Amino acid sequence: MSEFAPLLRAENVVVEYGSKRKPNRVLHEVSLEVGDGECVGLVGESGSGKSTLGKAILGLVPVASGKITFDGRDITHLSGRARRDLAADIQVVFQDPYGSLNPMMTIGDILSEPLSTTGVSHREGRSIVSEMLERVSLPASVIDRYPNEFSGGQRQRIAIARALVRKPRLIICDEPVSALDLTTQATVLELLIELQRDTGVSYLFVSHDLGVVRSICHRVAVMYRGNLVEIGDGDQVTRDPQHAYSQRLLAASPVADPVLQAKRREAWLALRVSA
Ligand SMILES: Nc1ncnc2c1ncn2[C@@H]1O[C@H](COP(=O)(O)OP(=O)(O)OP(=O)(O)O)[C@@H](O)[C@H]1O
Repeated sequence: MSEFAPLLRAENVVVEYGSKRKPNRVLHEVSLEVGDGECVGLVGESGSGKSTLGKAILGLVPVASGKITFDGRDITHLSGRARRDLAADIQVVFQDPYGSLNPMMTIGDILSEPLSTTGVSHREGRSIVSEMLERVSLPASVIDRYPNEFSGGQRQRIAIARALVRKPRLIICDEPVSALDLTTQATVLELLIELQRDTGVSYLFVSHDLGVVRSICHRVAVMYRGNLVEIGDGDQVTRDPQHAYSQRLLAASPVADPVLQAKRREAWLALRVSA
């Protein structure tokens, strides 16, 4: 039994790309739950369907069959206004901190954009934006600057702040640290853990790196060729020999490299010391 109350539930979700006449099924009846306040890792080799499941939850790809519920409400086929309203509860942080922020907009405008449909006043909006910047440890003075003035790690903090402004209950993190160096990865992961501790937000954390996922998630789900093949806590999936897919992923992952592992541990330790 999970210690978390159910929040998101995907049941037998099927997604097909291609045409009606020639469909290419990439998710085969995938079922997964994310509890309220839980972090669930979604790992698997490239092309296994991780991002597609995230997109199906966000309504970015149509679900051919199956059901997705959020807090008991069926959100499988929401569109238009109802889908936009759901953005208050479900947000996303993408992998690419360079491509995901509009280079023509100031940080203040980027962060207040999600509030534009909510009816909050300009003044309230600015105050929420400052609060979120503080949460991700960026000074309020960044408000008038542009994305190209920031490093990859800082941009990812800005993307996280943007995801937070509407105080969502679930954030889909799609490879949020893959484009960052090891030390920056560690600081961004630490931030995500801290935010979860402070706000109780849930994460579906998509990654190909089982080492990263194991270090921050309560449970890990493993995908293989469009199927969800294993699920368990980090220790179970990486140590229990019955979890053969996870063992294989771990062996193929950079975290199996002892030099990289040592570097990662060093980065984490340095962070803990400096905190
Ligand atoms: N827009 C699309 N049109 C057609 N096929 C797609 C599309 N997006 C993804 N696919 C295919 O769907 C399958 C699953 O892709 P998906 O991006 O979900 O995998 P992934 O596990 O997230 O991979 P990666 O780790 O490389 O991002 C792959 O075979 C991919 O080629």
